[in-house]
Amino acid sequence: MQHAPSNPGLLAAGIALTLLAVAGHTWLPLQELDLTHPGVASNAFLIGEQQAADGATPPVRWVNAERHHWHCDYRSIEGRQGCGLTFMLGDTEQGRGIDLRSYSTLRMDLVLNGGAPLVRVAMRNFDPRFSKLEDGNSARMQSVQLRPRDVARPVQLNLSELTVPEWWVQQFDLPREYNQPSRENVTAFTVDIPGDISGQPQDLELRSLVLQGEWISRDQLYLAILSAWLLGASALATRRWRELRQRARQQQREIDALTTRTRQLRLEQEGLRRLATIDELTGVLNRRGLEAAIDDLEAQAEPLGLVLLDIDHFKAVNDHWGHAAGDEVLRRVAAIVAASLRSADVIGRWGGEEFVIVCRCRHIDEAAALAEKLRVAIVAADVDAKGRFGVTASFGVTLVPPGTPTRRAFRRADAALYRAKAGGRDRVELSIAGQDAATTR
Ligand SMILES: Nc1nc2c(ncn2[C@@H]2O[C@H](COP(=O)(O)OP(=O)(O)OP(=O)(O)O)[C@@H](O)[C@H]2O)c(=O)[nH]1
Repeated sequence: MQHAPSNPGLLAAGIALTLLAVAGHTWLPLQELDLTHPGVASNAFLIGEQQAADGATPPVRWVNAERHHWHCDYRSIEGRQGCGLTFMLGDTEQGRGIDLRSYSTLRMDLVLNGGAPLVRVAMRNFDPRFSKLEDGNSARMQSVQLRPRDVARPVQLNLSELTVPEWWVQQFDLPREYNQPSRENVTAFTVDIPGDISGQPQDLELRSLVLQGEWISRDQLYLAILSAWLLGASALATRRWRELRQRARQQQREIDALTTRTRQLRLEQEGLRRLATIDELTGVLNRRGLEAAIDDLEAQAEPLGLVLLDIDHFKAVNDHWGHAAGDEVLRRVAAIVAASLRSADVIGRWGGEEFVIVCRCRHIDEAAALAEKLRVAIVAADVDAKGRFGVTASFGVTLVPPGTPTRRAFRRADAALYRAKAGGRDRVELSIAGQDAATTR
Protein backbone atom coordinates (compact mmCIF):
# COMPACT_ATOMS: atom_id res chain seq x y z
CA MET A 1 0.00 0.00 0.00
CA GLN A 2 1.30 3.45 -0.95
CA HIS A 3 0.20 5.52 2.04
CA ALA A 4 3.42 6.06 3.96
CA PRO A 5 5.52 8.10 1.47
CA SER A 6 2.78 10.69 0.80
CA ASN A 7 2.34 11.68 4.47
CA PRO A 8 5.62 13.57 5.07
CA GLY A 9 5.00 15.53 1.86
CA LEU A 10 1.47 16.40 2.95
CA LEU A 11 2.67 17.37 6.40
CA ALA A 12 5.36 19.67 4.98
CA ALA A 13 2.83 21.26 2.62
CA GLY A 14 0.38 21.78 5.51
CA ILE A 15 3.05 23.42 7.70
CA ALA A 16 4.19 25.65 4.82
CA LEU A 17 0.60 26.73 4.09
CA THR A 18 -0.05 27.43 7.77
CA LEU A 19 3.06 29.63 8.08
CA LEU A 20 2.18 31.41 4.85
CA ALA A 21 -1.38 32.08 6.05
CA VAL A 22 -0.25 33.36 9.47
CA ALA A 23 2.49 35.57 8.03
CA GLY A 24 0.46 36.64 4.99
CA HIS A 25 -2.50 37.79 7.06
CA THR A 26 -0.72 41.10 7.86
CA TRP A 27 -0.30 41.90 4.18
CA LEU A 28 -3.79 40.97 3.13
CA PRO A 29 -5.59 44.01 1.61
CA LEU A 30 -8.43 45.38 3.73
CA GLN A 31 -12.03 45.37 2.65
CA GLU A 32 -13.38 48.88 2.22
CA LEU A 33 -16.78 50.51 2.01
CA ASP A 34 -16.76 54.12 0.86
CA LEU A 35 -20.03 55.67 2.04
CA THR A 36 -19.57 58.67 -0.24
CA HIS A 37 -19.34 56.39 -3.25
CA PRO A 38 -22.47 56.54 -5.46
CA GLY A 39 -24.78 53.61 -4.87
CA VAL A 40 -23.40 52.61 -1.46
CA ALA A 41 -25.90 54.63 0.58
CA SER A 42 -29.57 54.27 -0.29
CA ASN A 43 -29.98 58.01 0.31
CA ALA A 44 -27.82 61.01 1.36
CA PHE A 45 -29.40 64.18 2.71
CA LEU A 46 -28.52 67.33 4.61
CA ILE A 47 -29.97 67.77 8.09
CA GLY A 48 -32.31 70.79 8.22
CA GLU A 49 -32.31 71.25 4.45
CA GLN A 50 -35.40 73.29 3.41
CA GLN A 51 -36.54 75.88 0.93
CA ALA A 52 -36.32 79.48 2.07
CA ALA A 53 -39.77 80.96 2.32
CA ASP A 54 -39.27 84.05 0.20
CA GLY A 55 -36.89 82.67 -2.38
CA ALA A 56 -33.88 83.82 -0.39
CA THR A 57 -30.89 81.57 0.14
CA PRO A 58 -31.88 78.69 2.49
CA PRO A 59 -29.85 78.30 5.70
CA VAL A 60 -28.72 74.77 4.76
CA ARG A 61 -27.81 74.09 1.15
CA TRP A 62 -25.59 72.04 -1.10
CA VAL A 63 -22.63 73.82 -2.59
CA ASN A 64 -21.82 70.71 -4.63
CA ALA A 65 -23.90 67.62 -3.88
CA GLU A 66 -21.70 65.31 -5.94
CA ARG A 67 -18.65 66.29 -3.95
CA HIS A 68 -20.63 66.25 -0.67
CA HIS A 69 -19.90 69.93 -0.12
CA TRP A 70 -22.53 71.88 1.81
CA HIS A 71 -23.07 75.11 3.66
CA CYS A 72 -25.03 76.04 6.80
CA ASP A 73 -25.77 79.63 7.64
CA TYR A 74 -28.17 79.98 10.58
CA ARG A 75 -28.70 83.51 11.67
CA SER A 76 -30.90 82.87 14.69
CA ILE A 77 -31.95 80.23 17.19
CA GLU A 78 -33.10 77.99 14.32
CA GLY A 79 -29.49 76.82 14.10
CA ARG A 80 -30.41 74.19 16.69
CA GLN A 81 -31.63 72.10 13.77
CA GLY A 82 -28.01 71.14 13.19
CA CYS A 83 -25.71 71.07 10.25
CA GLY A 84 -24.81 67.70 8.90
CA LEU A 85 -24.90 65.08 6.20
CA THR A 86 -26.61 61.74 6.72
CA PHE A 87 -26.16 58.58 4.65
CA MET A 88 -29.06 56.16 4.88
CA LEU A 89 -28.04 52.52 4.59
CA GLY A 90 -30.12 49.51 3.47
CA ASP A 91 -33.88 49.61 3.48
CA THR A 92 -34.57 52.06 6.31
CA GLU A 93 -38.33 51.99 5.76
CA GLN A 94 -38.30 48.34 6.78
CA GLY A 95 -35.75 48.86 9.54
CA ARG A 96 -33.21 46.82 7.57
CA GLY A 97 -29.72 48.33 7.56
CA ILE A 98 -26.38 46.79 6.77
CA ASP A 99 -24.06 44.69 8.90
CA LEU A 100 -20.83 46.55 9.65
CA ARG A 101 -19.41 44.04 12.12
CA SER A 102 -16.61 43.07 9.75
CA TYR A 103 -15.36 46.70 9.71
CA SER A 104 -13.20 48.06 12.48
CA THR A 105 -12.00 51.51 11.39
CA LEU A 106 -13.31 54.61 9.68
CA ARG A 107 -11.18 56.84 7.50
CA MET A 108 -12.55 60.35 7.06
CA ASP A 109 -11.35 63.27 4.98
CA LEU A 110 -13.39 66.33 5.99
CA VAL A 111 -12.71 69.96 5.09
CA LEU A 112 -14.23 72.12 7.82
CA ASN A 113 -14.51 75.87 7.68
CA GLY A 114 -16.51 78.09 10.02
CA GLY A 115 -14.98 77.76 13.46
CA ALA A 116 -17.36 75.17 14.97
CA PRO A 117 -15.85 73.85 18.22
CA LEU A 118 -16.71 70.20 17.52
CA VAL A 119 -17.65 67.88 14.74
CA ARG A 120 -19.52 64.64 15.36
CA VAL A 121 -19.42 61.29 13.60
CA ALA A 122 -22.42 59.11 14.42
CA MET A 123 -24.18 55.98 13.30
CA ARG A 124 -27.62 54.58 14.03
CA ASN A 125 -28.38 50.99 14.50
CA PHE A 126 -31.95 49.70 14.24
CA ASP A 127 -32.69 47.18 16.95
CA PRO A 128 -36.16 45.61 16.59
CA ARG A 129 -36.27 45.03 20.35
CA PHE A 130 -36.87 48.73 20.94
CA SER A 131 -36.41 50.73 17.70
CA LYS A 132 -39.56 51.97 15.97
CA LEU A 133 -39.90 52.67 12.27
CA GLU A 134 -41.86 55.89 12.89
CA ASP A 135 -39.19 57.29 15.27
CA GLY A 136 -35.80 57.67 13.60
CA ASN A 137 -34.25 58.67 16.92
CA SER A 138 -35.16 55.29 18.47
CA ALA A 139 -32.45 53.55 16.41
CA ARG A 140 -29.48 53.24 18.77
CA MET A 141 -27.22 56.29 18.55
CA GLN A 142 -23.45 55.79 18.65
CA SER A 143 -21.14 58.74 18.19
CA VAL A 144 -17.80 60.36 18.76
CA GLN A 145 -17.01 64.06 18.87
CA LEU A 146 -13.84 65.39 17.35
CA ARG A 147 -12.09 68.74 17.54
CA PRO A 148 -11.54 70.62 14.26
CA ARG A 149 -7.79 70.13 14.61
CA ASP A 150 -8.38 66.33 14.89
CA VAL A 151 -9.87 66.43 11.42
CA ALA A 152 -7.50 68.99 9.92
CA ARG A 153 -5.94 66.08 8.08
CA PRO A 154 -7.61 62.83 6.97
CA VAL A 155 -8.31 60.95 10.19
CA GLN A 156 -8.59 57.27 10.98
CA LEU A 157 -11.03 56.38 13.75
CA ASN A 158 -11.52 53.09 15.45
CA LEU A 159 -15.21 52.24 15.27
CA SER A 160 -15.07 51.27 18.93
CA GLU A 161 -14.61 55.00 19.65
CA LEU A 162 -18.27 55.48 18.77
CA THR A 163 -20.22 55.06 21.99
CA VAL A 164 -23.86 55.43 23.00
CA PRO A 165 -24.23 59.03 24.30
CA GLU A 166 -25.62 59.78 27.70
CA TRP A 167 -28.56 61.83 26.39
CA TRP A 168 -29.76 58.91 24.25
CA VAL A 169 -29.54 56.52 27.23
CA GLN A 170 -31.53 58.93 29.37
CA GLN A 171 -34.09 59.65 26.66
CA PHE A 172 -35.00 56.00 26.06
CA ASP A 173 -34.40 54.63 29.53
CA LEU A 174 -33.68 51.10 28.29
CA PRO A 175 -32.21 48.11 30.16
CA ARG A 176 -28.45 48.34 30.46
CA GLU A 177 -27.70 45.59 27.90
CA TYR A 178 -29.58 47.59 25.22
CA ASN A 179 -27.17 50.49 25.59
CA GLN A 180 -24.15 48.59 24.31
CA PRO A 181 -22.73 49.73 20.95
CA SER A 182 -23.58 47.51 18.02
CA ARG A 183 -22.48 47.52 14.37
CA GLU A 184 -25.22 45.12 13.37
CA ASN A 185 -28.05 46.40 11.18
CA VAL A 186 -26.74 49.97 10.81
CA THR A 187 -29.31 52.21 9.10
CA ALA A 188 -27.60 55.62 9.06
CA PHE A 189 -24.21 57.30 9.21
CA THR A 190 -23.95 61.03 9.96
CA VAL A 191 -21.21 63.68 9.99
CA ASP A 192 -22.47 66.89 11.62
CA ILE A 193 -21.73 69.85 13.86
CA PRO A 194 -23.53 69.45 17.20
CA GLY A 195 -24.98 72.29 19.21
CA ASP A 196 -26.12 75.78 18.36
CA ILE A 197 -24.23 77.37 15.48
CA SER A 198 -26.53 80.30 14.84
CA GLY A 199 -24.66 83.31 13.56
CA GLN A 200 -21.71 81.14 12.52
CA PRO A 201 -21.78 80.14 8.83
CA GLN A 202 -20.26 76.69 8.36
CA ASP A 203 -18.81 75.20 5.23
CA LEU A 204 -18.15 71.46 5.11
CA GLU A 205 -16.87 69.15 2.41
CA LEU A 206 -16.76 65.46 3.10
CA ARG A 207 -14.19 64.17 0.65
CA SER A 208 -14.30 60.58 1.81
CA LEU A 209 -15.84 58.45 4.51
CA VAL A 210 -14.47 54.94 4.21
CA LEU A 211 -15.11 51.97 6.47
CA GLN A 212 -12.26 49.49 6.65
CA GLY A 213 -12.01 45.99 7.98
CA GLU A 214 -10.07 42.77 7.60
CA TRP A 215 -11.51 40.26 5.19
CA ILE A 216 -10.83 37.67 7.82
CA SER A 217 -9.86 38.43 11.41
CA ARG A 218 -6.84 36.82 13.05
CA ASP A 219 -9.15 34.81 15.32
CA GLN A 220 -11.14 33.57 12.35
CA LEU A 221 -7.94 32.75 10.51
CA TYR A 222 -6.57 30.74 13.45
CA LEU A 223 -9.88 28.98 13.81
CA ALA A 224 -9.90 28.16 10.10
CA ILE A 225 -6.31 26.86 10.27
CA LEU A 226 -7.12 24.76 13.33
CA SER A 227 -10.24 23.38 11.65
CA ALA A 228 -8.26 22.58 8.50
CA TRP A 229 -5.65 20.72 10.55
CA LEU A 230 -8.31 18.82 12.47
CA LEU A 231 -10.10 17.98 9.24
CA GLY A 232 -6.87 16.85 7.59
CA ALA A 233 -5.87 14.78 10.60
CA SER A 234 -9.32 13.13 10.71
CA ALA A 235 -9.17 12.43 6.97
CA LEU A 236 -5.71 10.88 7.31
CA ALA A 237 -6.74 8.88 10.37
CA THR A 238 -9.85 7.64 8.58
CA ARG A 239 -7.83 6.66 5.51
CA ARG A 240 -5.22 4.89 7.62
CA TRP A 241 -7.93 3.10 9.59
CA ARG A 242 -9.55 1.95 6.33
CA GLU A 243 -6.22 0.73 5.00
CA LEU A 244 -5.50 -1.16 8.20
CA ARG A 245 -8.97 -2.68 8.20
CA GLN A 246 -8.53 -3.69 4.55
CA ARG A 247 -5.13 -5.18 5.30
CA ALA A 248 -6.49 -7.05 8.32
CA ARG A 249 -9.30 -8.45 6.17
CA GLN A 250 -6.83 -9.41 3.45
CA GLN A 251 -4.62 -11.14 6.00
CA GLN A 252 -7.64 -12.91 7.47
CA ARG A 253 -8.56 -14.10 3.96
CA GLU A 254 -5.02 -15.36 3.45
CA ILE A 255 -5.06 -17.13 6.81
CA ASP A 256 -8.42 -18.72 5.94
CA ALA A 257 -7.09 -19.82 2.55
CA LEU A 258 -3.96 -21.25 4.18
CA THR A 259 -6.03 -23.05 6.82
CA THR A 260 -8.26 -24.54 4.14
CA ARG A 261 -5.24 -25.52 2.06
CA THR A 262 -3.53 -27.09 5.10
CA ARG A 263 -6.68 -29.04 5.86
CA GLN A 264 -6.86 -30.22 2.25
CA LEU A 265 -3.20 -31.19 2.29
CA ARG A 266 -3.67 -33.10 5.54
CA LEU A 267 -6.61 -34.97 4.03
CA GLU A 268 -4.63 -35.64 0.87
CA GLN A 269 -1.69 -36.77 2.96
CA GLU A 270 -3.93 -39.08 4.96
CA GLY A 271 -5.41 -40.44 1.73
CA LEU A 272 -1.95 -41.03 0.32
CA ARG A 273 -0.79 -42.65 3.51
CA ARG A 274 -3.83 -44.90 3.42
CA LEU A 275 -3.18 -45.74 -0.23
CA ALA A 276 0.44 -46.48 0.60
CA THR A 277 -0.30 -48.79 3.53
CA ILE A 278 -3.70 -50.32 2.77
CA ASP A 279 -4.39 -53.23 0.43
CA GLU A 280 -6.88 -51.96 -2.09
CA LEU A 281 -8.67 -55.27 -2.64
CA THR A 282 -9.26 -56.38 0.94
CA GLY A 283 -8.99 -53.14 2.92
CA VAL A 284 -6.50 -54.63 5.40
CA LEU A 285 -2.87 -53.48 5.69
CA ASN A 286 -0.62 -54.21 2.72
CA ARG A 287 2.93 -55.45 3.09
CA ARG A 288 4.34 -51.98 3.73
CA GLY A 289 1.63 -51.15 6.30
CA LEU A 290 2.16 -54.48 7.97
CA GLU A 291 5.92 -53.95 8.29
CA ALA A 292 5.35 -50.53 9.84
CA ALA A 293 2.79 -51.99 12.29
CA ILE A 294 5.18 -54.82 13.25
CA ASP A 295 7.94 -52.25 13.87
CA ASP A 296 5.60 -50.42 16.26
CA LEU A 297 4.64 -53.63 18.08
CA GLU A 298 8.28 -54.77 18.35
CA ALA A 299 9.17 -51.52 20.06
CA GLN A 300 6.79 -52.35 22.93
CA ALA A 301 9.07 -55.16 24.18
CA GLU A 302 6.33 -57.73 24.68
CA PRO A 303 6.08 -61.20 23.13
CA LEU A 304 4.05 -61.35 19.94
CA GLY A 305 2.20 -64.19 18.27
CA LEU A 306 2.92 -64.48 14.54
CA VAL A 307 0.34 -66.35 12.41
CA LEU A 308 0.70 -66.95 8.68
CA LEU A 309 -2.57 -67.79 6.92
CA ASP A 310 -2.61 -69.27 3.41
CA ILE A 311 -5.84 -70.14 1.61
CA ASP A 312 -5.82 -73.73 0.37
CA HIS A 313 -6.03 -74.50 -3.31
CA PHE A 314 -6.74 -70.94 -4.15
CA LYS A 315 -5.46 -71.39 -7.70
CA ALA A 316 -8.21 -73.91 -8.21
CA VAL A 317 -10.80 -71.36 -7.11
CA ASN A 318 -9.47 -68.89 -9.63
CA ASP A 319 -9.22 -71.47 -12.34
CA HIS A 320 -12.63 -72.94 -11.72
CA TRP A 321 -14.75 -70.03 -10.61
CA GLY A 322 -12.91 -67.15 -12.13
CA HIS A 323 -10.62 -64.39 -10.91
CA ALA A 324 -13.53 -62.25 -9.63
CA ALA A 325 -14.67 -65.13 -7.39
CA GLY A 326 -11.08 -65.47 -6.18
CA ASP A 327 -11.04 -61.76 -5.32
CA GLU A 328 -14.29 -62.13 -3.43
CA VAL A 329 -12.81 -65.03 -1.42
CA LEU A 330 -9.82 -62.90 -0.53
CA ARG A 331 -12.11 -60.07 0.65
CA ARG A 332 -14.28 -62.42 2.71
CA VAL A 333 -11.38 -64.22 4.35
CA ALA A 334 -9.82 -60.84 5.26
CA ALA A 335 -13.16 -59.68 6.70
CA ILE A 336 -13.62 -62.91 8.73
CA VAL A 337 -10.14 -62.60 10.20
CA ALA A 338 -10.44 -58.87 10.91
CA ALA A 339 -13.75 -59.45 12.71
CA SER A 340 -12.18 -62.13 14.92
CA LEU A 341 -9.20 -60.04 16.12
CA ARG A 342 -8.86 -57.74 19.13
CA SER A 343 -8.21 -54.09 18.55
CA ALA A 344 -4.55 -54.41 19.50
CA ASP A 345 -3.98 -57.21 16.94
CA VAL A 346 -2.96 -56.58 13.38
CA ILE A 347 -3.83 -58.23 10.08
CA GLY A 348 -2.21 -57.61 6.73
CA ARG A 349 -2.09 -59.22 3.31
CA TRP A 350 1.44 -60.43 2.73
CA GLY A 351 0.81 -61.13 -0.95
CA GLY A 352 -1.38 -63.35 -3.18
CA GLU A 353 -3.61 -65.48 -0.94
CA GLU A 354 -1.37 -65.22 2.10
CA PHE A 355 -2.22 -63.15 5.20
CA VAL A 356 -0.18 -62.34 8.32
CA ILE A 357 -1.71 -61.86 11.75
CA VAL A 358 0.29 -60.43 14.63
CA CYS A 359 -1.31 -60.67 18.05
CA ARG A 360 -0.43 -59.63 21.57
CA CYS A 361 0.03 -63.19 22.77
CA ARG A 362 2.24 -63.99 25.74
CA HIS A 363 2.34 -67.71 24.94
CA ILE A 364 2.37 -69.65 21.68
CA ASP A 365 -0.79 -71.47 22.77
CA GLU A 366 -2.68 -68.22 22.69
CA ALA A 367 -1.51 -67.61 19.09
CA ALA A 368 -2.33 -71.20 18.18
CA ALA A 369 -5.81 -70.85 19.71
CA LEU A 370 -6.37 -67.72 17.66
CA ALA A 371 -5.24 -69.52 14.48
CA GLU A 372 -7.55 -72.40 15.26
CA LYS A 373 -10.42 -70.04 15.85
CA LEU A 374 -9.76 -68.45 12.47
CA ARG A 375 -9.46 -71.78 10.73
CA VAL A 376 -12.85 -72.87 12.08
CA ALA A 377 -14.46 -69.53 11.22
CA ILE A 378 -13.25 -69.76 7.61
CA VAL A 379 -14.49 -73.32 7.23
CA ALA A 380 -17.83 -72.34 8.68
CA ALA A 381 -18.23 -69.22 6.59
CA ASP A 382 -19.83 -69.02 3.19
CA VAL A 383 -16.84 -67.41 1.54
CA ASP A 384 -18.25 -67.76 -1.95
CA ALA A 385 -20.97 -65.17 -2.27
CA LYS A 386 -23.05 -67.59 -4.32
CA GLY A 387 -22.62 -70.56 -2.02
CA ARG A 388 -21.02 -72.79 -4.67
CA PHE A 389 -17.92 -73.88 -2.77
CA GLY A 390 -16.24 -73.76 0.59
CA VAL A 391 -12.73 -72.65 1.44
CA THR A 392 -10.17 -73.76 3.97
CA ALA A 393 -6.90 -72.27 5.06
CA SER A 394 -3.63 -73.50 6.53
CA PHE A 395 -1.80 -71.75 9.39
CA GLY A 396 1.82 -71.55 10.51
CA VAL A 397 2.18 -70.17 14.06
CA THR A 398 5.16 -69.08 16.08
CA LEU A 399 6.02 -66.76 19.01
CA VAL A 400 8.29 -63.75 18.69
CA PRO A 401 10.03 -63.25 22.05
CA PRO A 402 10.71 -59.64 22.97
CA GLY A 403 13.97 -58.30 21.53
CA THR A 404 14.17 -60.89 18.73
CA PRO A 405 13.73 -59.84 15.12
CA THR A 406 10.41 -60.75 13.60
CA ARG A 407 12.20 -61.62 10.33
CA ARG A 408 13.61 -64.77 11.91
CA ALA A 409 10.23 -65.64 13.36
CA PHE A 410 8.79 -65.33 9.85
CA ARG A 411 11.06 -68.12 8.69
CA ARG A 412 9.82 -70.35 11.51
CA ALA A 413 6.17 -69.53 10.84
CA ASP A 414 6.73 -70.16 7.13
CA ALA A 415 8.20 -73.58 7.91
CA ALA A 416 5.22 -74.37 10.11
CA LEU A 417 2.88 -73.29 7.32
CA TYR A 418 4.73 -75.49 4.89
CA ARG A 419 4.20 -78.39 7.23
CA ALA A 420 0.51 -77.58 7.49
CA LYS A 421 0.22 -77.66 3.70
CA ALA A 422 2.24 -80.82 3.47
CA GLY A 423 0.24 -82.38 6.26
CA GLY A 424 -2.99 -82.13 4.33
CA ARG A 425 -4.01 -78.44 4.64
CA ASP A 426 -6.89 -76.97 6.74
CA ARG A 427 -4.74 -77.22 9.81
CA VAL A 428 -2.56 -75.22 12.25
CA GLU A 429 1.14 -75.96 12.69
CA LEU A 430 3.31 -74.44 15.43
CA SER A 431 6.98 -73.67 15.42
CA ILE A 432 8.72 -72.83 18.69
CA ALA A 433 11.99 -70.93 18.67
CA GLY A 434 14.99 -73.22 19.34
CA GLN A 435 12.97 -76.37 18.74
CA ASP A 436 13.21 -78.21 15.49
CA ALA A 437 10.31 -80.42 16.31
CA ALA A 438 7.01 -79.07 15.21
CA THR A 439 3.73 -79.16 16.92
CA THR A 440 0.62 -79.79 14.93
CA ARG A 441 -2.94 -78.84 15.66
N1 LIG B 1 -8.23 -63.78 -7.65
C1 LIG B 1 -6.98 -63.48 -7.24
N2 LIG B 1 -6.05 -64.39 -7.33
C2 LIG B 1 -4.82 -64.12 -6.89
C3 LIG B 1 -4.48 -62.87 -6.40
N3 LIG B 1 -3.16 -62.91 -6.05
C4 LIG B 1 -2.69 -64.18 -6.34
N4 LIG B 1 -3.69 -64.92 -6.86
C5 LIG B 1 -3.64 -66.27 -7.33
O1 LIG B 1 -3.52 -67.13 -6.22
C6 LIG B 1 -3.02 -68.40 -6.71
C7 LIG B 1 -2.05 -68.96 -5.74
O2 LIG B 1 -1.77 -70.29 -6.15
P1 LIG B 1 -0.73 -71.21 -5.50
O3 LIG B 1 0.45 -70.40 -5.03
O4 LIG B 1 -0.44 -72.32 -6.41
O5 LIG B 1 -1.43 -71.76 -4.23
P2 LIG B 1 -2.74 -72.63 -4.05
O6 LIG B 1 -3.42 -72.89 -5.30
O7 LIG B 1 -3.57 -71.97 -3.00
O8 LIG B 1 -2.22 -73.91 -3.50
P3 LIG B 1 -1.80 -74.16 -2.00
O9 LIG B 1 -1.38 -72.91 -1.37
O10 LIG B 1 -0.67 -75.13 -2.07
O11 LIG B 1 -3.00 -74.75 -1.32
C8 LIG B 1 -2.42 -68.14 -8.09
O12 LIG B 1 -3.24 -68.73 -9.09
C9 LIG B 1 -2.45 -66.59 -8.18
O13 LIG B 1 -2.68 -66.20 -9.53
C10 LIG B 1 -5.46 -61.88 -6.33
O14 LIG B 1 -5.26 -60.79 -5.90
N5 LIG B 1 -6.69 -62.26 -6.77
